[in-house]
Amino acid sequence: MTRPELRDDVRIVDTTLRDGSHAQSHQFTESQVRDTVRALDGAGVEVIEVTHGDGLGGSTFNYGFSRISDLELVQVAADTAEQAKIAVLLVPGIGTADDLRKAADRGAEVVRIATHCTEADVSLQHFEIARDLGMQTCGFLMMAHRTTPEELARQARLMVDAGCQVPYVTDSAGALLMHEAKDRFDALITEVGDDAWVGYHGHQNMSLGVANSVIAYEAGVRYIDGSLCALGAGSGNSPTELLAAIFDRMNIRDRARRDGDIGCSRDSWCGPTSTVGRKSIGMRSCRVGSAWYSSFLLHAGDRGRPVWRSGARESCVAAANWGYVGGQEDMIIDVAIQLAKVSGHGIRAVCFSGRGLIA
Ligand SMILES: CC[C@H](O)CC(=O)C(=O)O
Ligand SMILES: [Mn+2]
Repeated sequence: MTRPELRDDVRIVDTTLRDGSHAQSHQFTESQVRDTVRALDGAGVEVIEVTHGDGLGGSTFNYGFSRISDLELVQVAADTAEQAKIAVLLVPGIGTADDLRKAADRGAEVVRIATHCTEADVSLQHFEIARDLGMQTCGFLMMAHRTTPEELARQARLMVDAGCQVPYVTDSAGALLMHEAKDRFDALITEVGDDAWVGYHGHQNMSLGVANSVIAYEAGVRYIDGSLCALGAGSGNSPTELLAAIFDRMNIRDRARRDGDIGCSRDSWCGPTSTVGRKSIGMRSCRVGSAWYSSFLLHAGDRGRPVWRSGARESCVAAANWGYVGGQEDMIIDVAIQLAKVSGHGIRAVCFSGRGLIA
C-alpha cells in the first residue's frame, strides 16, 4: 500500500464543511461552501472535507435533511479549490459505493470511510472500490475510546490491508485523556506505520482536541483534523486556526500556516458579524465529561427544538451509558422515552430534530 506523498511535516485536514454540518443542522449553502473553500484553499489547507455531517447519503429523515445535496456541494467545492483536494465522508450503510462513484465524478479526490472502532470489516469493500476509483483513502475508527489500543490497531490493520492509506484514531466523543490518546497513536503506528500514515480526529468535549493533536504529532501521527472555530458535532472539533498557529509555534511545517488567511476564514464563521459560529459556541455549553457520540447532541435537541422532559444532556449521557454508537442517532427518541418512563414524568411531546411529531 502506498501512502499519499506528504510534502510537509504534517497535513491538516479541515472538516468545517462536513463535521461542522452537524452544528449547522446540515443547512450549508453553496455560497458558504464556496467562501469557506476559497479561504481555506488560499490559506494552504490541503484537504477540505465537504458532505452532510453523516457523510454521503446522510440527508435523510433519520439524520436530518441537507439544504443542498452533497453532490452539488462537492461540485462547488471542487470548482472553487485551486490547490486543495476535496474529501467526502462515507459511512458504509448510510452511503453506498454508487454515492462514492458519483462524488468522484463531481471532483472528490479523497474519501474517509468511517466505521465503529471494532467494525472495520464493514469497510473493506469500500476501500477497494475507492482505490479502483483512484481516490486517496482514509479510515475513521470512530468512538476510539470504546476499545483498547491493541484492538484499535488490529482494526486499523484490516483497513490498511483493504486499501486504506490513513487509518484514524477518531475520538468521536472527545473522550480520550492525553495518555489514552497516546497509547492509541503508538499502537497504530507500531502496527501500520510502515505501510500507512496515521491520522487523528479530535473533538473538544473536554477541550483536549488541541493538546491531543500536539501529542499525536509527537507520536508520529501525520494527518490531523480541525474545523474553523471548532465548528463540529457536539462540542466541536479541534480549531483549524489554532492547530495552524500552534504547529507554526512548534516549527512544524504545514501548508496551513498563513495566519492571516486562516484568520479571514475563521472570521467568516465566528467573527463579530457572524451568527453561525455563535450557535456552535452555544452548543459547547453542553460539554460533559461523559463519552457520548458527538452527533447525538443535534438530535437530542441542544437548541431547544424537541420538547423532551429530559434535557439534551441527560439523553446524551444515557445514550452513552446504554452503549449507543455512531449511526444510532435515531435511538435518541427511544432513549428520551425510556428516561421519561424511568423518571415517571411521562412524555409531553417528542419532536425529532424539528421534523416530526410523535406525540
Ligand atoms: C457519522 C460520521 C461521524 O460524524 C464521523 C465523525 O466525525 C466522528 O465520529 O467524529
Ligand atoms: Mn467528528
